[in-house]
Amino acid sequence: MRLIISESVGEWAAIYVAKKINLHKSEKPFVLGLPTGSTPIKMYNKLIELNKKGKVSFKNVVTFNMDEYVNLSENHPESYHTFMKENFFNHIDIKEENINILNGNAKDLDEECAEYEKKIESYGGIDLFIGGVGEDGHIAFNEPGSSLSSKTRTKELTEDTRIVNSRFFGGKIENVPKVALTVGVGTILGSKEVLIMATGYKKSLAVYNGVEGSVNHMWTISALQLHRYGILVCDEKATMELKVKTVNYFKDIEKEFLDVDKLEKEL
Ligand SMILES: N[C@@H]1[C@@H](O)[C@H](O)[C@@H](COP(=O)(O)O)O[C@@H]1O
Repeated sequence: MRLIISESVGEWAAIYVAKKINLHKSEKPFVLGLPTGSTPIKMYNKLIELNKKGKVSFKNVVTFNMDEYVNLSENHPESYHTFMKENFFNHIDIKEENINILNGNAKDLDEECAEYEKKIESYGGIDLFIGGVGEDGHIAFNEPGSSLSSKTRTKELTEDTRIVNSRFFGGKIENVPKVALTVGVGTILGSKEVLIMATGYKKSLAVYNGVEGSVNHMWTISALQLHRYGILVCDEKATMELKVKTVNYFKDIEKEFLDVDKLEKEL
């Protein structure tokens, strides 16, 4: 696993995504897995900027979002459909038919999830899955105890996650949906590359368990250790639970790859 420690988490991730899209020379589309949450917003802002500057285009990109709440209208201000349109899709040159987001209002949720997996497979899998992480270490909505080989399915949200997410629902936990559809840990591990972002002290235990902890279904972020091409990008605050030795080790081996201005110029 690569651990990138930078105060420009979103910018670093955006430049990485743009670089991968630009390196993709095939006729087939580049397949990108995408997250919601507050952490990826800076990445989306930077990708929009790079798109407007002509440094990356999304015309040949297909996206699959990680998750969506169940029984929340697509037009609800806090649905992940709305989030993605407002924070990203409305501002870039992606084709609408290339956007995939789980339908949390489907009549048959199991079928919706199975079809999602089939559609991912029909593109030959996901090239790069981007994610954030919950305070309890969940990736997408793979809450503690999720199978590390899980595929897209419905998932009950923990009370902790609903409390954390209630900040988007007027501070009222009763307004936060209890169930979500989410890609599985296995879906994420099945991608060719995975990049997870974490910022702030609140994510430091998740980062600790992801980097120094054992692979464990109670901290689903730790599954990243099983991936051949896993990258965790985090700021200094999110490293607070790591050993100094670990932090210094990764700072040293990644020192050539931390200057975002230089990385952007190479695009
Ligand atoms: N399903 C999402 C996750 O994909 C996201 O990683 C997490 C953290 O969000 P934030 O970045 O706002 O801390 O929130 C939700 O639970």
